Amino acid sequence: MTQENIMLSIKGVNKSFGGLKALQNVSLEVKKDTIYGLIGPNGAGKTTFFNVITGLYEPDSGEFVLNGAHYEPTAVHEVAKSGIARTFQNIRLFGNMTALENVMVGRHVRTKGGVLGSIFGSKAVKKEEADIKARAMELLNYVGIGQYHDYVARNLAYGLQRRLEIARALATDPKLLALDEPAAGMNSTEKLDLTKLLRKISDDGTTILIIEHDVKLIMELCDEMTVLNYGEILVQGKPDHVRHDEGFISAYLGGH
Ligand SMILES: Nc1ncnc2c1ncn2[C@@H]1O[C@H](COP(=O)(O)OP(=O)(O)OP(=O)(O)O)[C@@H](O)[C@H]1O
Repeated sequence: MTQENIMLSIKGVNKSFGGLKALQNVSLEVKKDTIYGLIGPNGAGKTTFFNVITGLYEPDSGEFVLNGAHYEPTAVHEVAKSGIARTFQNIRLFGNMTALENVMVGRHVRTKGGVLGSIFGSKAVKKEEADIKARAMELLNYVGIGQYHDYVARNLAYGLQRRLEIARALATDPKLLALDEPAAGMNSTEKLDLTKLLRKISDDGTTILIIEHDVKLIMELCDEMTVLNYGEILVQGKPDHVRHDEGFISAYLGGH
């Protein structure tokens, strides 16, 4: 495997909260245009890992490379600029804004004029604004919720809000899309639809890293995965390898 095929390479991440070692020497490599899963029992360190790689928590140590370039996860906006977009376990939309406006805000992150420019704007900025709107509409259609573009976000059904979050993250044209429990609270039909959407996104050239509690979904969806347990890597590899790992079977599934 050459470095050109790797989208995300994380080495030796450690993170403690006081005396609690939430992450111990966690390393993983995500290949380009693949879907990579992160699972583990409650408290295993999944969210901490996501928060570290996306700049929310400062790691005690670790090396971070995205698409061949080192990045320092010192702040959320720096990480976003490097090319990682994320969604959150608890949906974080602008509830009073429409679906379209939510995606437009995501898009503003990567345009010259910015939000203020669009309010006090010149002709060029107005043109940019029209482009942003068109692209936002395209993304809503892409995730399958174009017909709800003028709905206020908080009035959308839960599964649709999750799709909207994905559209907003995609609006930054990320290299890597990091999804924190995107299937939480979904029924089996919604989960199946979500699986199809995530496959489409990775087939279209955006690499995905996903945390999920639903082991079956991860096993079916992901090309490779890491199982964390008490902040350490229990097993890593393709789902078929993980499925047959004794440590995984006893330490993870054994408790269910
Ligand atoms: N900000 C924090 N301060 C102190 N301890 C924390 C903090 N965040 C996480 N922890 C601790 O770190 C450990 C790992 O938690 P984390 O939330 O990363 O696990 P998780 O695998 O995401 O769990 P879940 O599946 O329940 O979301 C837990 O023991 C948790 O209590």
